[in-house]
Amino acid sequence: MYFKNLLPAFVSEGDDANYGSTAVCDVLCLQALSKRIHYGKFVAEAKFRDSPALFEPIIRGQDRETLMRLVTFESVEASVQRRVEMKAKMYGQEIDPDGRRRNLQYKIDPQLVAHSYGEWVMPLTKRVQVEYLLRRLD
Ligand SMILES: O=C(O)C(=O)C[C@]1(C(=O)O)C=C[C@@H](O)C=C1
Repeated sequence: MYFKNLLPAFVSEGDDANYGSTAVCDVLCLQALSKRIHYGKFVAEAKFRDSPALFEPIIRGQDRETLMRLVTFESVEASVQRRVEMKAKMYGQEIDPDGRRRNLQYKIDPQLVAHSYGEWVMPLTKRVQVEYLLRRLD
């Protein structure tokens, strides 16, 4: 997913020969993504503790589809995407030493960042939640 889908969307084609620092940045990105996605375990645990009676029969039935429905909140996902876009705009600006914006170009396309959350980061977070819940009563 990272090399096939995410990376090609964010980088321009070509070879700048910065293989070492590129590899370091890839590792940092992958670690950040992994941490974010695996926080799903804590979110899933909170959801379970909030309504154990609702989750227990579904977990016993190993019903992935219903679990996926229960961990999904579309309005929250929409607001996460809006927030991510705002943050990418704020942190992706080029500013001069006086704090003025240097140009209207962002370091990375904010909409693309928000889109990748909708397409990859949140779906994978939910997959982690479902996998966690399926084993919650073991
Ligand atoms: O906020 C939640 O309830 C979450 O489970 C987190 C999260 C996310 O990855 O940001 C995942 C699933 C929900 O549909 C909404 C948001």
